[in-house]
Amino acid sequence: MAQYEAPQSGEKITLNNGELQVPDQPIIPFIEGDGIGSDIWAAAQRVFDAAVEKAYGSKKKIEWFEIFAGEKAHDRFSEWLPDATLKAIEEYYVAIKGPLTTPVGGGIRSLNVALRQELDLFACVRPVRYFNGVPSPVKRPEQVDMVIFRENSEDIYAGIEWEAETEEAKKMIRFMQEEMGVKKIRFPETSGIGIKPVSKEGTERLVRAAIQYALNHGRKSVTLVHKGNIMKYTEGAFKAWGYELAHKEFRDQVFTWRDYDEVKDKHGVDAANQAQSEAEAAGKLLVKDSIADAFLQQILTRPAEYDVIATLNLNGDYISDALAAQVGGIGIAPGANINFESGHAIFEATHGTAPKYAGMDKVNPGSVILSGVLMLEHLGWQEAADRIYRAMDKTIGQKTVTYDFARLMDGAQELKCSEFATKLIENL
Ligand SMILES: NC(=O)C1=CN([C@@H]2O[C@H](COP(=O)(O)OP(=O)(O)OC[C@H]3O[C@@H](n4cnc5c(N)ncnc54)[C@H](OP(=O)(O)O)[C@@H]3O)[C@@H](O)[C@H]2O)C=CC1
Ligand SMILES: O=C(O)CCC(=O)C(=O)O
Ligand SMILES: [Mg+2]
Repeated sequence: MAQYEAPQSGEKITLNNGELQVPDQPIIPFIEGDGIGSDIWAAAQRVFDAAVEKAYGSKKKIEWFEIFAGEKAHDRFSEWLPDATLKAIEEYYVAIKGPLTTPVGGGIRSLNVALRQELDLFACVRPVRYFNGVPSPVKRPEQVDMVIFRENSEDIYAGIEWEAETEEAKKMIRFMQEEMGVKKIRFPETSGIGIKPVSKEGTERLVRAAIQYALNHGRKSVTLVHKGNIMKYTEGAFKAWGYELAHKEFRDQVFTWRDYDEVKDKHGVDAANQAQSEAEAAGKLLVKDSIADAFLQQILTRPAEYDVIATLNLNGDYISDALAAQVGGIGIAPGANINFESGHAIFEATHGTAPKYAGMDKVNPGSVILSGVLMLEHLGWQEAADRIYRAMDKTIGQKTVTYDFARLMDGAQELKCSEFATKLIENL
């Protein structure tokens, strides 16, 4: 059974009245990750340490504490996700991780999803912004400045599903047909079955976090993205509960499209623009909604109209990678999994283990580095965070980049993953 030795020096982060108390030498657990995990983690850790030293001299320092999940855990302890890993994150509050492999179609369930569910890290927060000079497939990538709040604890990711032709799948199908009057399973003999739970509490805590974030950061709007026309009692309920929550808890600070519905006949097709200007005139946050398919085309054609996005788990997964592509790809897309009530958080890149590049010292460490920047901001270490942001801007501006950007940029110098980190450190 896995048991870990915490570092001898450093102190624990604690929680007091809902506020994180961060010592000058916090112990921070990290999971290196599978595939490209070891390449990007080695690069990122050097950047974090250098930025903290540059910002605070010897006054502050992170004491790193390696904990295990995925292949490294399996090799050492014959467990994919040891209890000791979950306990360490619970005890130390803030952790950072590399990507972990999930087999497709069978085998173990996602360890990434398991970490989020076990620790109830209900919001996956993924900011998407543009860095000058990054090659992008769209004309105006600088108009993309969004923060995705992806629900992280329910939806189809709950993992409630049964493989086609098993006893369990047959039993579920029989139950639905005989007791629930379901007639629309097209090929019942060979259907696999999956269940999509979406709750009022789950929706409320996610939408609350998104609205609170938007208000605290002076953002213009929160868009509830859903496919509620088709999945009425899950995605449709998400939209309805989201608006209800906005009205119930933020009445004086928001203007919603639901308010506007009442007077919409007056403005016809201009209803949405009218709502936006009314919200702006009243100095309020606009809460609106969009159906997921239309939303995916509008973020390409009219990205400036979207700001904070609150959405369910699967939509959020797709939207994260699509938006990341607009600003240069998942090589620089950061993320954080947070429980805003318990204070627990795991920071991680949006991308996966990119197995074909594992061990080649080739990929962009930008995503995990920017995830670390979110972590430094979460700790209140803004100076160190700002230094890394500025260094990222400068390094990309100098056209010294990893393969993913170099292949799309004229006149760029291609650096290895470790060399990119070294360049960032020079530019801190
Ligand atoms: N949170 C997590 O830990 C996640 C884990 N996964 C897991 O990762 C595994 C692989 O998934 P896959 O679908 O291939 O997705 P990946 O995100 O791992 O890779 C897809 C492609 O994205 C590009 N890419 C990914 N990371 C980087 C990087 N750091 N720098 C530059 N480019 C990058 C590469 O593009 P190109 O080929 O164009 O160079 C790569 O081939 C699966 O087991 C999946 O379940 C997936 C997502 C998240
Ligand atoms: O857990 C996985 O393997 C995939 C997770 C994922 O795609 C994500 O976190 O965005
Ligand atoms: Mg994903």
